[in-house]
Amino acid sequence: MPAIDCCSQPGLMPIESARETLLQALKPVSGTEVISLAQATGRVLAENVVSTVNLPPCDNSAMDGYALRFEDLASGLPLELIGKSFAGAPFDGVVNPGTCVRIMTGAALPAGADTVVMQENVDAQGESIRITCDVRPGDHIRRCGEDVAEGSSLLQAGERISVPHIALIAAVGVGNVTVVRKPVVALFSTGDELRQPGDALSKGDIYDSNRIALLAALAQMDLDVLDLGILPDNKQTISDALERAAKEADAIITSGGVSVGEADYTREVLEELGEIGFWKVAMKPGKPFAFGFLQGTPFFGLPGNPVSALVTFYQLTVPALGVMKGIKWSGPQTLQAKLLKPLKKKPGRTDFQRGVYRSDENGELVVEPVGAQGSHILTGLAAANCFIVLARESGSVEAGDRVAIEPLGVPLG
Ligand SMILES: Nc1nc2c(c(=O)[nH]1)N[C@H]1C(S)=C(S)[C@@H](COP(=O)(O)OP(=O)(O)OC[C@H]3O[C@@H](n4cnc5c(N)ncnc54)[C@H](O)[C@@H]3O)O[C@H]1N2
Ligand code: MOO
Repeated sequence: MPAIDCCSQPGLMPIESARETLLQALKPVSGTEVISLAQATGRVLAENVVSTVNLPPCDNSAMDGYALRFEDLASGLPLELIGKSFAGAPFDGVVNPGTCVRIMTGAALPAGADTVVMQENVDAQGESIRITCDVRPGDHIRRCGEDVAEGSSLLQAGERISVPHIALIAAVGVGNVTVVRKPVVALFSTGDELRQPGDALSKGDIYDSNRIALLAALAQMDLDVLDLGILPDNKQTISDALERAAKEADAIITSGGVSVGEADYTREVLEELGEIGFWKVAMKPGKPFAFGFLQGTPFFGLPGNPVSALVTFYQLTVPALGVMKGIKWSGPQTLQAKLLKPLKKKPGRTDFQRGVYRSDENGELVVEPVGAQGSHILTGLAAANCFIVLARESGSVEAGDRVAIEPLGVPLG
């Protein structure tokens, strides 16, 4: 029987409910824009893409060789070469009985021909050819519309555009796409102790790593950012910044000031100016995460501890921002792995411990926790390639136990 966590607080919201609340409360931003296809990776389609052409646009050759009539091969007689068909320069005539046309990969199949023979299987002598192997009717022909039929719907509104999607859309001749507008995210850090990396530190100061990491993550998510910088622990300053953020941005992310210390103002100000959706989640790290709305603008209050800030960003904020971008969240991407070292845990909060997973010599997925797991230990997070997710009511786990892992470094929502 696992020990009860005497220090856990009642009333923490399970992470599943927290996520559900966020996903229910948010909707895609309104507004669309037309952008060029090459700029569209990761963007969300606002309209279906329908093809107005066939792909391939006509029957064409899959090989460099000779286009001929299959029925001519029965006689075994040589075929007369009457022309050439290149991709971009088709043969205009007709392949009549007893004739053939030299054809290149991608070139239109000439009228009359129904089969292509690879040049490696042909004995060409001047202006006539003989076939040196078995041939089946219709060999090496790529049929008109076999990839995409004219009028068919290729992609639906709401789909996130990938590079292969772009290849497909370009192949049917569409150069621009209509996508959901990028949400603008306002971001600031709070803390009198925080300094910009590169600046000098006085006693008690630390560098603001959270905002820099979040700027990077938001850029990776292809979101526009209103960077409001580092704010001191001052209620009025925080209040002014939140008011501006609510007016100018679609979402607000802050780091720090959501716990119960005497200088923790962020959540307090949110409570005064807006409404708190929930505060405190049964997760470790990241317990003091706060979510709410400020004049209709969603607010994500990340805890200041650096690992807590990123864990709550990945676990709660990314799915929420995904919804705002127009993407349906498909649930956590988990794998099962064999734990190589024991991990201590008390029931009460879902744990996101940091680990390194790999395949062992037998091809089995194994995971080793990184050393220290404190919510201020950034080296562990930087060394990790996954979260080891231990369920809320689970106690400690032993080496050899199978655990859920969530790989890090997968594309963000
Ligand atoms: N009595 C209690 N104290 C604390 C509790 C609690 O439940 N009762 N919760 C702890 C937990 S869990 C966390 S997480 C932190 C969160 O606190 P805040 O969100 O209010 O954050 P701060 O107090 O501002 O900072 C905490 C910690 O993180 C450092 N920090 C802050 N911002 C940054 C930044 N941008 N870059 C790097 N490091 C940052 C800050 O210097 C502090 O060391 O509260 C616990 N306390
Ligand atoms: O929940 Mo806190 O985020 O452990 O440090």
